[in-house]
Amino acid sequence: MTRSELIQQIKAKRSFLCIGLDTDIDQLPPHLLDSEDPVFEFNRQIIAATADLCVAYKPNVAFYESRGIAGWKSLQKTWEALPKDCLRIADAKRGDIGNTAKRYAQAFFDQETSGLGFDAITIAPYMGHDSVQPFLEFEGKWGIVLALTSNAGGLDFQTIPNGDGVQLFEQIIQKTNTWGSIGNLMYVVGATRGEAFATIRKHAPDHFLLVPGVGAQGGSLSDVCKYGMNADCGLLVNATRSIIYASKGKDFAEKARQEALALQQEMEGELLASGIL
Ligand SMILES: O=c1ccn([C@@H]2O[C@H](COP(=O)(O)O)[C@@H](O)[C@H]2O)c(=O)[nH]1
Repeated sequence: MTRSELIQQIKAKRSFLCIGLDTDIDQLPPHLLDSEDPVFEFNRQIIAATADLCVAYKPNVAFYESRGIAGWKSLQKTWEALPKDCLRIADAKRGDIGNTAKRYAQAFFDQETSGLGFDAITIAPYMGHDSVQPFLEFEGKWGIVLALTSNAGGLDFQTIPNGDGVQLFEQIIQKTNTWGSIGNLMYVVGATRGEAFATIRKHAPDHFLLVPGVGAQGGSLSDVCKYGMNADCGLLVNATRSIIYASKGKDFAEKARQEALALQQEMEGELLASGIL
């Protein structure tokens, strides 16, 4: 999906919601456990109930690879079930020396060889340019580089300043945005970081930001929009547990839709207020 197609989807669906599919076999509604593939069945029903309300889905690969071959099969079937009008993000946080990174990129992007054809992948940039470039060299795909994460430990290293007072997350953006463009590179910035979005926007005014941390982690959507929204929206705000585990009963998909709808309506308000709609 190109940048302009993504913007079109945001306008058409009046939403910049990304739904996380961190489907934990131990958290599933009990009635699904008799299905042939309970994780896939759960995802299938969540996708069917929410596809008109979001512009992206983000399976976190840990919840699949931790189940071995069965988990990879659930991930592959889930990828097939994801609507093509949504950005399909593998939250895998990969990064390694060049030849290894190339294989990681193939694993998540090259449907012909791996069975997975995600549109985007999250990348840990610690190992530098040769660990990031193989993802950005894949035609038509996106790399999403961790910049300022939502978790408490994100502050252990990411805000350490260099001698000129420039924090590590700012240096990461300054450096990596010379490796890609606004058409193939995004940044992860946690919704818990509020005003720091203003600093992010100084370095990356036009890039899309993938923003986890709304919902279960307590981040504020209105602060994210106040400090982080740009003229094209420029935000994909993710919520996972607050949506997919809204109910553990037979009504789980319906309750997930209600949670997604509440976020979509808040997003529509923000898009209208900022003149994007
Ligand atoms: O800074 C980060 C980067 C990634 N994540 C991931 O996003 C989701 C958040 O799930 P919630 O249930 O909405 O908290 C999850 O997959 C994380 O691994 C993040 O939270 N923060």
